[in-house]
Amino acid sequence: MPPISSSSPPPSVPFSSLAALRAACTALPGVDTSVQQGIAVREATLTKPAGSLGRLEELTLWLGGWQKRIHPRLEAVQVLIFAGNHGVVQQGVSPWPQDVTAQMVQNFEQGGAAINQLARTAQATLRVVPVQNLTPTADFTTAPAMTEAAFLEAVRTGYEAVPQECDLLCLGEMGIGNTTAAAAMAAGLFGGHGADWAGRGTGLDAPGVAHKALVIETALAHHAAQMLPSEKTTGMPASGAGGPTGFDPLEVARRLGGYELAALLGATLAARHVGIPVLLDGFVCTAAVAPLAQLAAGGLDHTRLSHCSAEAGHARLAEKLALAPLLDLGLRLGEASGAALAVPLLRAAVACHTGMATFAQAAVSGRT
Ligand SMILES: Cc1cc2ncn([C@H]3O[C@H](COP(=O)(O)O)[C@@H](O)[C@H]3O)c2cc1C
Ligand SMILES: O=C(O)c1cccnc1
Repeated sequence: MPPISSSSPPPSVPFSSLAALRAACTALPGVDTSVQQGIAVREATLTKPAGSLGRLEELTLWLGGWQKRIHPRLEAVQVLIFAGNHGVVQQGVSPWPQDVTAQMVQNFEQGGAAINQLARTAQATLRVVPVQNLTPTADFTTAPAMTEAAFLEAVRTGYEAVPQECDLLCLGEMGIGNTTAAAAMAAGLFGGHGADWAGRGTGLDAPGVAHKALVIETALAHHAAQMLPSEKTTGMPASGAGGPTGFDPLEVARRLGGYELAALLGATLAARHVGIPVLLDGFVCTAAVAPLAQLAAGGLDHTRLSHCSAEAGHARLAEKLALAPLLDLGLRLGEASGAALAVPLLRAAVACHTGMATFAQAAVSGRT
């Protein structure tokens, strides 16, 4: 079993209101372009035709640019799973009982889940964070999933769970019912109907998926008017927020998301502030962090999408966010499983960049 790491000292958290969180999401540090220039210069000297390592070369540039290291490294890789429960399960949107969330948290701690094996294989440390003590959110067909205070607290939990010293963060989640929350968020952020985003999750049959789509439609109808940006929710004029639907992305996350999804948003924001590259997992993880892309141009530039989930809607969501998945293995698990599986690919990219000989060192002739 991979070691369960202890928590690191939290960074100072700059948000105590939705407006303060919004400000933190919109003032984001950029990538270190001078480091990237240095990496590109070395890449061009290595004993291979220019560009022949394809996306591995881009991954090296990405890792080094955010790590601010001309020699990117992957010594400390952290898998971070947030767990939460969802009031909307009372609508019959998952074939599994809510108790499975807590039971799986125990399983993670005992080393018995898929992610324990995948994290060990990836030589990564695993930490699991139950959010809000696994208290369920409100059923979002009739009420906001979270109060403003509880939403901000969950974001803060995620923010503070990110270690200051870390070369790569792999994010994932556990929460029965959370593919419904993710699909509702996707619809709230990018438009379309419940049927466009609802998938089988943990194994719904076709009538089950149709019911899930209707539940999402009910939620969208219930919250639509209040998700429009206002001075109160955004702290700025109505024109200043919102994606294609015009809804305020943070209100979408608060009303239609969940505690572990809010924590994923907070963790991704903290990683940006500290300068840690992030591997996103599947549909749920991607939907959870999507508000960052709508709040700031390039808000997800420090992330890469590890894989394309088999969950209906993930490919579409990835396309909306212009995220190109690294793997496509038909996974539909969550738990950061895809993120952990992509770590060896990043290790390979770094090994080539740092270990290869230059043309001069190897006495290999250059192009004629
Ligand atoms: C035993 C078990 C282990 C899991 N590990 C991740 N998930 C995944 O399935 C859940 C979402 O699917 P839905 O929305 O259909 O409930 C999340 O907990 C997710 O991480 C699991 C689900 C189960 C049952
Ligand atoms: O892609 C995901 O995130 C996913 C898919 C199915 C079940 N849980 C999570």
